[in-house]
Amino acid sequence: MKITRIEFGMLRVPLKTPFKTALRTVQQVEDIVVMVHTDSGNIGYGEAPATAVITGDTHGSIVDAIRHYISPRLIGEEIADLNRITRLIQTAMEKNSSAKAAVEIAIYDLFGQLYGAPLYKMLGGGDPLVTTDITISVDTIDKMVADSISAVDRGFDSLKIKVGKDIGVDIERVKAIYAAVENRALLRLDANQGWSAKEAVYAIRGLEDAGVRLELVEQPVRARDLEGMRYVTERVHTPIMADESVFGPMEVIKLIHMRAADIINIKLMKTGGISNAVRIADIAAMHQVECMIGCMLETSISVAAAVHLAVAKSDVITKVDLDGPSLCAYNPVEGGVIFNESEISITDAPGLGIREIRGLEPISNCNAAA
Ligand SMILES: C[C@H](N)C(=O)N[C@@H](CCC(=O)O)C(=O)O
Ligand SMILES: [Mg+2]
Repeated sequence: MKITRIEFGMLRVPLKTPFKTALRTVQQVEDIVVMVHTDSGNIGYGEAPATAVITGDTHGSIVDAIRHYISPRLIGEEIADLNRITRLIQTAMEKNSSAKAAVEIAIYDLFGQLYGAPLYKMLGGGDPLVTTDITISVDTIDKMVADSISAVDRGFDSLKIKVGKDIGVDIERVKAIYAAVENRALLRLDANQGWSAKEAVYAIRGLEDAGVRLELVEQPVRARDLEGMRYVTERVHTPIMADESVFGPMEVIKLIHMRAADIINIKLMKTGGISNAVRIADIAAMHQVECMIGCMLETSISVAAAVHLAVAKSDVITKVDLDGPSLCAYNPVEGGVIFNESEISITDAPGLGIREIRGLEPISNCNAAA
């Protein structure tokens, strides 16, 4: 099975409600879909969101990176040579992790199709079922409490509460949600870099002292402030998780050696796809550091790949934040992984199992460079 061409589309899916974090507010998913064609007629699917505030990637940069740097290296390559192809992708250029991720995901999809096995089996196997949390966007206290109760009523037993907007209100937000959901759900906080190190310690200790039990706090301080991450990690009982601070394996090694966080959030859009995500999971396992698998605003194309990885690496990926598809107003994908509120399950279909993507627009209709 040889790669013949790589095609793009733009996928726009409205969100059920606006997604609000300390970094941005988003109304709809707008992702680049990548289709890798082969001489056997098989197509591999991948997806990349333009999360410029986190990865630096835009629609234009994703399309340009694939069109001018990654794609020319891959035409004619044999899908069976997976490691060679992932090296070609990762060394095509610096950064551009979302573009690399979209192409790698499509290649791994084809690798599974080539051998007639679902991707998680190609990655080592596992129990094909995971449970995700759901994000509660940062908003007024009343709205966040109402959203939290609604999520718990729909069966989510883990809530990812977005904070990082205003330290005083953040503390009240979390106390109110904790009281409202009582023991029905675990609370994870994500400040998306919104606090200073001292503010983070003040907020987390304040919540601890008030008897609010938190499962973890994600990325309390600026991405580059590893000293700040260590400062917070050393001073609170609640586990601290690094998200925007770590993209690839080398950053994970540094973070672990610095003891700058207790947990690592692996996202395919930061790692540049599955090959580096596997490396990070292995490094973390060697150091007995737990991981979460996370996503950006992605649909069930790229999130499916994250689900397969989570299943295969469940020894170290113990927490799942793959709620992208649950936040979407509808699922544009036919086939693939099955998302049913908090429960995500994998069928026996080869690769990612995607049969069709509805509503793909030609790329010329987006702002991406032609
Ligand atoms: C969607 C997921 N639950 C999430 O919160 N992901 C990111 C933010 C993604 C974005 O801004 O698009 C995170 O910070 O963990
Ligand atoms: Mg985060």
